[in-house]
Amino acid sequence: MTIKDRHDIRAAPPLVSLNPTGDANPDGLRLEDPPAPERKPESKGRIPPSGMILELSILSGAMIKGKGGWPIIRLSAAILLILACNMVGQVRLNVWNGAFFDALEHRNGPDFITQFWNFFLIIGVLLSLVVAQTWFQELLKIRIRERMSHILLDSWLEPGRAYRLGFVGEKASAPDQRMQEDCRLFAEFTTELGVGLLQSAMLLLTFIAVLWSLSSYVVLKINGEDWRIPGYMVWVAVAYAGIGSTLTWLVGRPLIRLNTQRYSHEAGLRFALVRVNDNAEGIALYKGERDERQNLEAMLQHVLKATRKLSGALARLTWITSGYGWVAIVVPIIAAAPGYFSQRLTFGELMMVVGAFTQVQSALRYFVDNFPKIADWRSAVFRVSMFRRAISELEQEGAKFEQIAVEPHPEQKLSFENLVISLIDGQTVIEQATAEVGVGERVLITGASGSGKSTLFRAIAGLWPWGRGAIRTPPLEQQMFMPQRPYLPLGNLRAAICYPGHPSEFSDEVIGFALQRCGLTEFETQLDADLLWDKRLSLGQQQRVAFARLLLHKPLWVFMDEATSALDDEAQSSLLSLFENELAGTTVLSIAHRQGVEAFHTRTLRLIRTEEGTRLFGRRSVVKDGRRAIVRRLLDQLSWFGSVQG
Ligand SMILES: Nc1ncnc2c1ncn2[C@@H]1O[C@H](COP(=O)(O)OP(=O)(O)OP(=O)(O)O)[C@@H](O)[C@H]1O
Repeated sequence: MTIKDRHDIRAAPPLVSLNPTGDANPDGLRLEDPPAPERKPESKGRIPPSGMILELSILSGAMIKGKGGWPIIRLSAAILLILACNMVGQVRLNVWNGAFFDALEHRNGPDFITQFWNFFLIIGVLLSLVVAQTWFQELLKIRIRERMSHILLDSWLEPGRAYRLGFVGEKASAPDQRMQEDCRLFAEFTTELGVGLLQSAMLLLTFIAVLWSLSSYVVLKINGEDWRIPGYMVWVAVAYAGIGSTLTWLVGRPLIRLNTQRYSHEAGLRFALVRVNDNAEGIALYKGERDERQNLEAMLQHVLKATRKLSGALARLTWITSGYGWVAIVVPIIAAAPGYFSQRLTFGELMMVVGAFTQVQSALRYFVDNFPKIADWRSAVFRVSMFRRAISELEQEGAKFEQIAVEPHPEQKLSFENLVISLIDGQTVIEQATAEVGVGERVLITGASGSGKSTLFRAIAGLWPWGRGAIRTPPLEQQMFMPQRPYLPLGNLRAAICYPGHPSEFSDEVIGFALQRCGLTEFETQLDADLLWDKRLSLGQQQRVAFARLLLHKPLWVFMDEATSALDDEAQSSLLSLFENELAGTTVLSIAHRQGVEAFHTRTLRLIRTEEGTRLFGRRSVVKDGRRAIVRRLLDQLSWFGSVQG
């Protein structure tokens, strides 16, 4: 279908004004101020343990739901099987311990040789199991990260949501960090800690029985009497692990809060660095490097202060974790020594007791060993789940307050019906707007700076929900929005010009024509160059790219917000004349301040501040030449002035 074909199918543009009075609010009614939305207090940066379990179950449920969850379930099952086989191997190794040291104690050469070969057989099997476990564990980390990233990306990039999340505050800040670093940490720590916990639980169940039965050989002599305490060595292990865990909790508790603080400061620093880089030109022109250096220094100091506090807390915790490990070497020997010295335990059996104690105690020590990691993991879970929560709260908040209804227009036109636009805090920006734009019209919206033109533009696009009334729009696939600074995706110029379509959809010939028509001929040979085009092209050239896109996509409705602000008069006229030639019949709604723009429009709507707030006023103004335009505008202004005064 050619440009002409697409535009011929539409009806001739009806030049209609809003209503007979030209006033957007014929009844003279003033709508009540919308209620100020309730603001939730900012999060204090902590989730209680019960909340943590809930968050984790929600995240886990989301991860294993549907087809995408199967690889995670399969890998988890494989790891579980390997762990079970590993337990059997560990028990076998413990039994070998007894036989080997007994052979040594009895100086039994042939038995020693047999046990020597048995050892290699057992560790051969155990080694293979550990390698397989490591491999599956790494795969599981990748799968969890992939799944979690997909979940967050999908909900973040729902139409308009990433933009609106910018209003939520701290909870949804630094989405880059949440979807990159926090997702990675979440995947890695969840896998490592989860598998570790499972392994510890299995070790505990397996060796507690072994240790319990071996405990019957340990007889204590108290006041000359023999005392046999059932499961004596198990109780020693439990008591020892209990002391270690309590001390670890007391000393290491601040780590959770300190980790969260550190991540938050790191994110702030990274965001500030990226911002400085993005605005390097503006900063250089203002010679603002010294100021920026000071700001960055302050942020760096926050990071370093938080890291220093964290290092101190970690060092204090090392007293407990390392000391606990060293003392654990002698605790089982000392505890079981009475059995050995009373000759109820052989040396081999003593070694079996030590081995089983070490396993039980290391299983119970899971918490001590992993405390810093658990603190890190909690921070990552906290940040990921906060982000998910912020997204769902955005929807719920939206449902609580009256919103602008953006609905399809039954006749595929554009209309504002008793539209009131507010800020998120309830302050009204546009008090009243009622207007209709018919197919084929070219309507200009003007108004003083800050009167709400761009906010209206966002509301039409469905990005600005705060307010009430209705905006009825033509079909989404017929619309194209052109902000002042067009978005240029990463990649080559071809992709930037074809955006949001794929380059394969357009022939070189069509792209070449669009470039020539929009004054970008010099770039025809660089279509496939992979550069940072938003830095390489001037703003005026970027605006030309946005017009070239129009020639490729031929939308039936075009919405422009200062889309020609960086162009010279000649270029602006040449590009706006597209709507009278190649794109004739396209309906245009544009916001502009620039001289000369009005001549390309068939009607003007004005946002005017009145005593009752900013309102939208409309007049039909078909302007053919400069002189008529000036006369018309003077007359228009006089009559509006009169109506406002009246
Ligand atoms: N994200 C935001 N948060 C809070 N207030 C906002 C936000 N965006 C706009 N506003 C406020 O809404 C009002 C209207 O802003 P808007 O950008 O729509 O004005 P405008 O008419 O397009 O101005 P200009 O002609 O200068 O571009 C202003 O008072 C502005 O401060």
